[in-house]
Amino acid sequence: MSAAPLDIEDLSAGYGPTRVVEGVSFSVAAGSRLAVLGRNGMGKTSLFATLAGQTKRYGGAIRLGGRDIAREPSAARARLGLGYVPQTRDVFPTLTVEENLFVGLKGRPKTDVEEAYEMFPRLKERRRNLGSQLSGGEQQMLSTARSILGQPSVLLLDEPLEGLAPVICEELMAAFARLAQSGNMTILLVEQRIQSALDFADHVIVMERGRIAWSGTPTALARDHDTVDRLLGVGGLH
Ligand SMILES: Nc1ncnc2c1ncn2[C@@H]1O[C@H](COP(=O)(O)OP(=O)(O)OP(=O)(O)O)[C@@H](O)[C@H]1O
Repeated sequence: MSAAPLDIEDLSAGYGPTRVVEGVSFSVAAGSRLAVLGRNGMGKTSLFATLAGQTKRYGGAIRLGGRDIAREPSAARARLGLGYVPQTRDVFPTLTVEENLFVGLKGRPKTDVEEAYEMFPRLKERRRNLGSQLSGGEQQMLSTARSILGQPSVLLLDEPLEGLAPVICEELMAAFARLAQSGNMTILLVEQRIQSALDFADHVIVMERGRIAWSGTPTALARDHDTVDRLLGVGGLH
């Protein structure tokens, strides 16, 4: 599949009666890279879960390649090209690494798991280990690799660097950048490692209490010390 644009319009959602995503609108061009930033509890994960169809949507459109998928169930959204790697790392604990990867192939030949091993050689070393026997970082790699094997046109990555050693973070971000540059994937990234996110993205939105409080380029955000302090609270950026 090749990269698709994603257009979100006036999206509101939550859990039961509690709204945690409020009137969110943004567009991501095909093949580009959006970072979604914000302090803890501001709705970043809920936004991605809403895009993937895992919260209660109150209103708004989610257009994937021009088609509104907002009423489609999660599985249909995945079939239509929306890949989602949740923060919770949805590894199957009783399957081996390789069996977990086979699930991601969605009918492609089994030999294509080699693509995942090229991206994460560590997974090849561990291919006969059970999902439950992996470290947190290895589970993160497996969850990410499984989603990429499905060749989504839009990929949502919720804190993919959590628990990974710095050198692996760099490799992973470089791999994501290559995926986006290949024209095969549009990538949306939630990340607490602000600098990594700014290095990766071509556009940034910052969320505050379920709404978009700031939107612009990584360069503009890095220069906007007031916004960084107020919305991100990370003195380390400047
Ligand atoms: N399953 C749920 N049921 C009810 N409320 C929830 C649920 N998940 C999250 N929330 C609430 O929704 C709000 C947004 O949470 P969310 O996890 O989306 O924020 P976040 O910006 O991703 O935070 P973090 O950076 O800590 O992961 C919070 O107030 C949170 O308590």
